[in-house]
Amino acid sequence: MALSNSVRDGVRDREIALEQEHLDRVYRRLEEKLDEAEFVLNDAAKRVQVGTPGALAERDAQVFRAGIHLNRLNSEFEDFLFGRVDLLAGQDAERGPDGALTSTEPAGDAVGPDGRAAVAETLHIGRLGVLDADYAPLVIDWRAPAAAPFYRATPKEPGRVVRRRVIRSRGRRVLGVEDDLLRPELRVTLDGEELSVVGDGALMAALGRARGHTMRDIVSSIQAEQDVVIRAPAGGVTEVTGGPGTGKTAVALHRAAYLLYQDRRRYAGGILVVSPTPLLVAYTEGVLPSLGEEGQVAIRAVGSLVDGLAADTYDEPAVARVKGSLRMVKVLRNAARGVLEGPAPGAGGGAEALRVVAFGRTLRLDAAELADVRRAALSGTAPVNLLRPRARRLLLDALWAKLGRERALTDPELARQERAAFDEDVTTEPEFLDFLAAWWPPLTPLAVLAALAQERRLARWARRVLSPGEVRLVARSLRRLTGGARAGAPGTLSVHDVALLDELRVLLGPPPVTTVRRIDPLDQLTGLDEVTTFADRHLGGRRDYREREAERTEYAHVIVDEAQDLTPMQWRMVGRRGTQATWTVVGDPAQSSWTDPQEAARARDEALRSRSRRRFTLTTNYRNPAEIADLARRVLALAAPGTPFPAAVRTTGAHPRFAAATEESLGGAVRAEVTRLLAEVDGTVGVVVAMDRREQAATWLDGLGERAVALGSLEAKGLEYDATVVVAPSGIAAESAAGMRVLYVALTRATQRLSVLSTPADDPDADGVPALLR
Ligand SMILES: Nc1ncnc2c1ncn2[C@@H]1O[C@H](COP(=O)(O)OP(=O)(O)OP(=O)(O)O)[C@@H](O)[C@H]1O
Repeated sequence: MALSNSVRDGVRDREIALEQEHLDRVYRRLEEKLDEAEFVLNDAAKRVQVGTPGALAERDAQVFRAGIHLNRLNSEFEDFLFGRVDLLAGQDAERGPDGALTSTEPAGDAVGPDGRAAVAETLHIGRLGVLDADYAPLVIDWRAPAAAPFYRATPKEPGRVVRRRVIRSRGRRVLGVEDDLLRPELRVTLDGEELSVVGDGALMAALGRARGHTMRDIVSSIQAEQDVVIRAPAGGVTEVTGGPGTGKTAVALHRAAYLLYQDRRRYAGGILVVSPTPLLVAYTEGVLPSLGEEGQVAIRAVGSLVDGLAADTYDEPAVARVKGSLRMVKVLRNAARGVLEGPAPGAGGGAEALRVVAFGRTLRLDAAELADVRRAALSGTAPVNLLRPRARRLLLDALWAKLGRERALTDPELARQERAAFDEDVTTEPEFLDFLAAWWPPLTPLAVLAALAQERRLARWARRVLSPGEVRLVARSLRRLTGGARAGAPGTLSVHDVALLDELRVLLGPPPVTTVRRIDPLDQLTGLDEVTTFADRHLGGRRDYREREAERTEYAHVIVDEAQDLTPMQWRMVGRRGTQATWTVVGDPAQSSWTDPQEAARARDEALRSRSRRRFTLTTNYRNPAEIADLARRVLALAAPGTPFPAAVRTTGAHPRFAAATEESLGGAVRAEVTRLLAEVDGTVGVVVAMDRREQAATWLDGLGERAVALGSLEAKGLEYDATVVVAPSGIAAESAAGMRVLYVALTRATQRLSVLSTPADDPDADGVPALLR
């Protein structure tokens, strides 16, 4: 029998009041805990002057724990408490560490023959576990095993759950509740009264909310298939695929929080989340703090993985295609060794011949002899910077041979002493030191990368690897670096350059740390300038090295978001950061902007090595309403034929809108459409254009406010907007060999409305529908 509105409202108000009571109890308990934590801190501070080292260490540990507690309790969670499950009696009465019954299946007699049952246990689920003074659970941490039924229970497999409730609260006030009945066939009582049910569809309520510029956590509405991924065991590699909007990014972030909860000690080694763009980093980085996790997780764009760099410019597709390819490994290997020939980076020349005075004789090595020495030094496999001491030794050998003393010295001990004196003599000569600094300077990755800008040299290093056309493209793209590199600054690095720099970092090794030479006062009179220059150079190198040592380059767990977009070179870079790690890799091949998926798959396998793989597929699209999904599916059929499209979970009744404009009127048309959409939706409007229209598109939106943003096709990765305007789709599709997949990404960003604006190049029909989408 349908309930009247007033009865329904009465039930709702009563249930809200009940949840409010519980929330009040939770906050009272939190305040007690806060007082305790403050007491511990004050107490520890009082004991600061006294005590043995052991007591002081214990005090530090206490302060540390209390500090963490305080921080977390002080954070203003929007909805600290968000869920509740009412459960039947379990098969046994065992309780876990959080105080909840551990049994997942109901007892045989939990349901009477007449379909009557009683709730035996009620659990509230929140962002943090809270026990009352008697250690009974007031709130279960969402990541605890006892919370799993809240996410996993379905009408088909309800386990012990009879009712699942999502509680909406802000600060200390409960605003609403939404219930799901998992066993509607039963007549269930709670404290002697029939179980009431309020509202319908917590998930729909969550999905219908307007989007802002930052992602929200989904902790109150994680779906069963997502929960399985979040809680999958940590070992090996967890691979997750799924179409647009299936929650891959959300799941990946919640998994990071889950892993930390599960094994905080292990993940003290850090969790790295690799994201394709700085925009997606900015969009997602609030999620973990909202789950109570900060500090241990680094979310980094793939262009910011090398510390101190933050590249966000893109090479044109033809250049990116070469720079991202594994062929660059060979080129960089050649460059790392070959760069010492010819004008060495960072050195002012003067390394064509060596002339030193030792033992009263002037000794010379000419260009050919020096080339032989260099070749011999480079025959080792060690990183180039680490070969420098060997090169220095070989130079001394060559000079010693010139002196011709070897044969004259028959007594080995005398020979050894004289050789040592010779070495000392030569290596304190400013000429020798300056020569060495110019002939074999400590190499930095940036300097070597900048050397690739010289087409002739690059052609030599890329012989039989890159075509002349490719050499030209790469050299030209790196020319913008050369000014910056000379000044010691990174210049304008592209996202793809960063992976090359990381490769070079390994090929070159750290610049050598030399002991600063003790300076003879006489030397100071004669060669002060040179000595200072030399020391400066080396100290500079040392500083770099120390900085690099300080950065974290290895993580305990690596999460790769939008994994389909990593180029092979980027896989190598990411792989180096998790050689001992466990991994979670999420992505959707149909959205890949990389042109050679097979090569990327090879590099990915190499990065993940032989670790065991656990594979999951997410199947429901929570972002796009069916009307938008239908259009996107048409492009998917062109972009990645045969790929299943995830089922959209909502409909809005609003179909995509189409309009056509000329190139001249395009800006005005986009502006008008955005204005209209801003009035139709509460949240954000994103305008997606081909990469080369980005700057132009920003001007179209001038003065429309912060809710409207323009972005290039590659920047749209992973983001979402309430409404999206996709501009000139055929231009996006033609950007690269992967253009159709990039267009597919653009068409799947909207949560409410999608408009497509065509230019004549899109060949629109009379309704403005471009040829590609008909
Ligand atoms: N269980 C859920 N409850 C509420 N919202 C959800 C749920 N799952 C996903 N969403 C929402 O759906 C949207 C898409 O999620 P997300 O960005 O994680 O998907 P994705 O698979 O990474 O998408 P894409 O591949 O297109 O980048 C987000 O707004 C997310 O908050």
